[in-house]
Amino acid sequence: MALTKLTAAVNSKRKAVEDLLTSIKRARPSEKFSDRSRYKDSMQEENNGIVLREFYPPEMTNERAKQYVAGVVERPIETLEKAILETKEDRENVRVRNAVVHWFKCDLRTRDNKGLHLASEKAKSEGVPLIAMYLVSPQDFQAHLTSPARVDFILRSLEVLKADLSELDIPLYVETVEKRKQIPHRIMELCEKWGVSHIFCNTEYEVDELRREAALTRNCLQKGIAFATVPDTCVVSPGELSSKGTGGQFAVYSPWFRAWCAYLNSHQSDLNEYPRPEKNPISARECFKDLFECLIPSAPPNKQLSVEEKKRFRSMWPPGEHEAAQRLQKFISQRINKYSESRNLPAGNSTAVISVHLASGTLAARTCIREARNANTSKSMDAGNPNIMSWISEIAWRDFYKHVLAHWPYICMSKSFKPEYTDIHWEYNAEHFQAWTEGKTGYPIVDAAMRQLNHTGYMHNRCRMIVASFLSKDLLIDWRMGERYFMEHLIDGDFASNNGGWGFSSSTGVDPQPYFRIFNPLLQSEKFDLDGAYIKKWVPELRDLKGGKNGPVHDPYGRKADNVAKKNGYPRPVVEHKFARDRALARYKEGLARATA
Ligand SMILES: Cc1cc2nc3c(=O)[nH]c(=O)nc-3n(C[C@H](O)[C@H](O)[C@H](O)COP(=O)(O)OP(=O)(O)OC[C@H]3O[C@@H](n4cnc5c(N)ncnc54)[C@H](O)[C@@H]3O)c2cc1C
Repeated sequence: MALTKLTAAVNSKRKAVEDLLTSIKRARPSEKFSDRSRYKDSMQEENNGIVLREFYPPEMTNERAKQYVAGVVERPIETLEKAILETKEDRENVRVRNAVVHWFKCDLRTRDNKGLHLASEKAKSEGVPLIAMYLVSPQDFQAHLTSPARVDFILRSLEVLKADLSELDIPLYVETVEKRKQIPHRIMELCEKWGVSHIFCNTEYEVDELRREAALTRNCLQKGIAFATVPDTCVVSPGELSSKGTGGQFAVYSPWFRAWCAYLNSHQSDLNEYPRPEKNPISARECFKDLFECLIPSAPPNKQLSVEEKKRFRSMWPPGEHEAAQRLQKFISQRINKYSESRNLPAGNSTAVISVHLASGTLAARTCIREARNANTSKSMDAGNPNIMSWISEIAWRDFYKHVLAHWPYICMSKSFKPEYTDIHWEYNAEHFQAWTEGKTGYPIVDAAMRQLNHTGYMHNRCRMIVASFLSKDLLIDWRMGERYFMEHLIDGDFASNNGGWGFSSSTGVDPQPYFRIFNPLLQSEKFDLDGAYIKKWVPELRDLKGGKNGPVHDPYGRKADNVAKKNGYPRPVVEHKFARDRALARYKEGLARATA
């Protein structure tokens, strides 16, 4: 990439960061809450854009978080389970009327989609048509910090979905609902208008979504509509596995993964593919003519890409389930056998790069595991080809983090999984944060990774860990600012995995690396990008420097390449690692002592 192009891209990113910082400053100040004892003083968090007060209450106290753990406060997943159980009989007695709806959310595919399959079966059993629906919610995009690249990917995937459904004579109705709170009301209104008696959807595990679906389950019934939300996004759904020792929920990955493998080894049929929906009766085209004519809207004003960005993201990330299936097949047939040895090398094309499809649901995690199992020499999840086992265990991390989200819901409310790490005194250094976002920290591996994110909407997993550790420990900046920046820029942004990854790297999350384990960016760089190919690709200022052990590309100012770095405008390190390491150790220790005093 030419230096000028990169400078232009960086300038445009700088503007985006400036806008972000301005919007953060404009965030509403603390409001009075009726029960203030539930909330801690979170002015610092609010001023730094961590607690989004436009949508959510202030950060809760540690005591309140512990009440969730102790089961004193009902978890949203329990609220939903109760609603499902208590309405089961009445919902089963609802008679089918004119049509059945499948409500698409993060499951934009026709293949191997449980909710869609059940909706199709219901429609077929009564000889009525199936209607597919997707509601665009600009406020949800805002509250969930969905990146413009991801919104664009979703809208493009909807075009593919619409074409696929149309071949089955199924209309895809898409509508923009401006206020997120209006969604349930609008769903019921549409169902009444279309004479729909049954709605199906797949469950999402974020707090607002679980509460909304619990309310929909009950409220739809009042209107004579049976609302069914079913587990589909995970291979093994949250709640299926509980710790044999305590009967409680797993808070550590390894024993959870053993239970996950054992469960799937003995429930192989859970990996069976759900068939695509049946064709609608041809009369559906006449009855629901308007719905077939419905267009996919363009991105809402708060999530627009520039013309150049649109072109770039479109060429890098083709949308839809067919592309996802091809990517998966190619990875399994050509690259999975080298996964263990090469998965940590960011310069190589060694991982599947399917997270964008899993996040938008153009691919099911179940499909990935089934195809990997079929390519393995053993049908067990924890036996056979070590490369395939290793890849399966990565998909399991995705499940694990959704399990954590469902059972420790306060992580969705800006609270760290380990509340005892809430009282660390962070540096809210705006200059350092900006340098990190722009890839100008003076640490080449960190800068390469951040520029990859800014340019492509994606970052290699090893680099996500390096930059997250660098922000939270070397810069000692509140990890939640990095979590937010990631969500706002990743094309594969997924709350549970992103929060889990940030919690791991900042040592505040579930099963994290201990706080005293601090990545040395230089050693990471030499270990995982030895010849500097990744750095040279994304930091062209350093492309003429030598890689290898002790090579200046990893540390130009520390390894006598000042002249080249300076001439090309590459910055000096914003902090010294040794100083930063000692500072982080002291601050984490003090914070922990404060919280546990
Ligand atoms: C700080 C941080 C933030 C992250 N944010 C996200 C995010 O917003 N969305 C997201 O999908 N992943 C996130 N991850 C996990 C991981 O980096 C990506 O899933 C992975 O890089 C995607 O590339 P891939 O599809 O080639 O993965 P592969 O290595 O081919 O793995 C296959 C799939 O397994 C899952 N997976 C792999 N590693 C992890 C992991 N560590 N945690 C959870 N799932 C995993 C993903 O769904 C991935 O697509 C984050 C990790 C960190 C450390």
